[in-house]
Amino acid sequence: MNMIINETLRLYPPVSAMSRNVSRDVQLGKLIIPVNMEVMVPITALHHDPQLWGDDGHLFKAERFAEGIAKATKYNAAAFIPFSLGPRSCVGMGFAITETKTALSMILQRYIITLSPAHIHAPFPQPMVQPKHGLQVMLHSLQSDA
Ligand code: HEM
Repeated sequence: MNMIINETLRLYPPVSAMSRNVSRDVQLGKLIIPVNMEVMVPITALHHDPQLWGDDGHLFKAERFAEGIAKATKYNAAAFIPFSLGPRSCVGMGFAITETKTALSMILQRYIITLSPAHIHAPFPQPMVQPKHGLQVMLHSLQSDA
């Protein structure tokens, strides 16, 4: 389940970008970023970057995370940041992941989920990333009628 959740958070990070204010002049390679400048951290773009994730980075492949986040990111902590990074990272991360696992476990014990043919894949930031046309699924009960 960790692999599925991580790959979902990679391809569709609910917070698609965040901003930071530069507190002092810094040099990043050839780039000089002056104090007080606002910089955007484009989380979705980072999570889709072929240099970090390969040419199949746009595909849902949960097996990337089979050996954990560190291996999947080749030990680059900034390559996968759905909950941000550092001292101002998400305080609700543990809660959000536990809640997701609890909800999924409760559903999967009772149903098999398949996508409805009517579903149109259109992730959209409004401002949190969500399916633009909703997420139509079909639930097949695992309980026999007998
Ligand atoms: C999948 C669910 C969630 C995701 C992807 C997420 C992601 C993030 C991200 C990227 C940030 C940094 C934003 C920024 O610096 O601009 C953040 C901050 C924060 N999140 Fe979450 N979050 C999630 C759920 C939650 C939940 C459930 C709570 C509370 C119960 C929560 C509370 C917070 C708080 C308080 C901050 C601000 C932390 C600070 O500035 O020190 N988040 N979150």
